[in-house]
Amino acid sequence: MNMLAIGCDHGGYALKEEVKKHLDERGIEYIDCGCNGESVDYPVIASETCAHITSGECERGLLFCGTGIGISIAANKTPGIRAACCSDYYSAKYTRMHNDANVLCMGGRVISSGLACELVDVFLDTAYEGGRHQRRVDMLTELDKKKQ
Ligand SMILES: O=C(CO)[C@H](O)[C@H](O)[C@H](O)COP(=O)(O)O
Repeated sequence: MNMLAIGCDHGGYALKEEVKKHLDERGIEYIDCGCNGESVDYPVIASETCAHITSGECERGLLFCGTGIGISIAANKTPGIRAACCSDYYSAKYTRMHNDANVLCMGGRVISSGLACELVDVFLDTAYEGGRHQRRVDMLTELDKKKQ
């Protein structure tokens, strides 16, 4: 895994810090786009974090807010970002296999750090299947272009 971009609002800060320890243990490098626990607005953090992915500097991203939902909605406003809010193992695995998701979003007020680390692992370690899914991912890219 190449570099990751990670970010959170105050609702996801504690979970982000736990996941960072896990990434450190795995030797995975990341750019931390904040916050540092202070109250912030998740659209700002999502946009700044996703910019590191669309620039090519980072391969994928991890985002955290209270539910994971607000920050995933925000992340999906950036063209080229396919962000999935997950709280179960199957979804985190299949959003890689079928959607080629490049950002995993999780809720610090929803899931435990143990589960979050399992979701991170399967998200990082699962390959995109391509095949019939490529046509659909291409359609997502076209939708991005229509918005620009
Ligand atoms: O955007 C959210 C809901 O999907 C996040 O959970 C935010 O972290 C939450 O809205 C922040 O709420 P707070 O009352 O300002 O802590």
